[in-house]
Amino acid sequence: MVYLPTAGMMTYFLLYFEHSMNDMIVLNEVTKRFASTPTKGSPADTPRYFTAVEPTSLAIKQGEIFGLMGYSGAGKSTLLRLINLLERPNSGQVLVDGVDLMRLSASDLRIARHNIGMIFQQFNLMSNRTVFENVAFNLTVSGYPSAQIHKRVMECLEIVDLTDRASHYPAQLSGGQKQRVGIARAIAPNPKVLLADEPTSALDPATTRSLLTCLRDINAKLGVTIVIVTHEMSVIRRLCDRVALLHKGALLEVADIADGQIHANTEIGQRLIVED
Ligand SMILES: Nc1ncnc2c1ncn2[C@@H]1O[C@H](COP(=O)(O)OP(=O)(O)OP(=O)(O)O)[C@@H](O)[C@H]1O
Repeated sequence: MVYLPTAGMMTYFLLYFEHSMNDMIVLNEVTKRFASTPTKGSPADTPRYFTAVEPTSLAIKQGEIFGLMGYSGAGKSTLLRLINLLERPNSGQVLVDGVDLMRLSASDLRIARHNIGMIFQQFNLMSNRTVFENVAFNLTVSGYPSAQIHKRVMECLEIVDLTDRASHYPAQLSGGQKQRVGIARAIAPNPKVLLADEPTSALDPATTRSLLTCLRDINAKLGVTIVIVTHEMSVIRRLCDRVALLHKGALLEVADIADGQIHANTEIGQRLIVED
């Protein structure tokens, strides 16, 4: 008897086997729509939804530093936030470290998120807590054994070179130091993935360079997979192994970076690189 796979089985193969075993993050045909608010006088047939992320598939390797790049409004931050389900996709599949996040219950998703740290453009530190307490808080909420929290906080502050600032408050720190606290807080629970949303946009060029060195060290020493959104081409060139070029919600291409040069094939991709 000749064995023929059914359409359903083919879909299964495409979803589960088109990426390799060492992929840390896999997005399969994810989409994101937002409700659009009609303005006064807009035609009755104005679409009620705005698509911020068109169907997008992407595989990011374990240990890779991967950039998301595009003009303003391209959908970079939304795509990043789909990876930890801060934005829930309208359709598609999100796998992180082999776990299908969309299938998890709310409590299991909370646990899975301990594996995905995040840093933000405006640092998002708690202003009424010290540097030590900011990092410790993330360990406490992630269920880290309380007897080991002090040691782990100091280890992480050591990694970002801030042990001498442990008892300072955020207001007493420079922008670069605040972002280092953000990094220490994010890596404290030993995540396998670090998502970075415009982490250097608020920093001057020299501070940006030292922060990129810090991120590269963390990637090399801890093997953390990093996904970074930035509009700064120099950040992509210095830091990333590959970059996804996005335009109006669509993935144009994934470009390789070799010797600090981005190799784009699409017309818009090449324009993006040149115009920066
Ligand atoms: N919560 C939301 N509700 C409605 N629209 C949204 C929401 N979040 C994002 N958008 C829209 O989705 C599109 C993509 O936004 P997103 O922030 O992902 O783009 P971006 O490429 O990161 O842009 P930028 O570089 O300006 O930050 C934009 O048009 C934005 O206005």
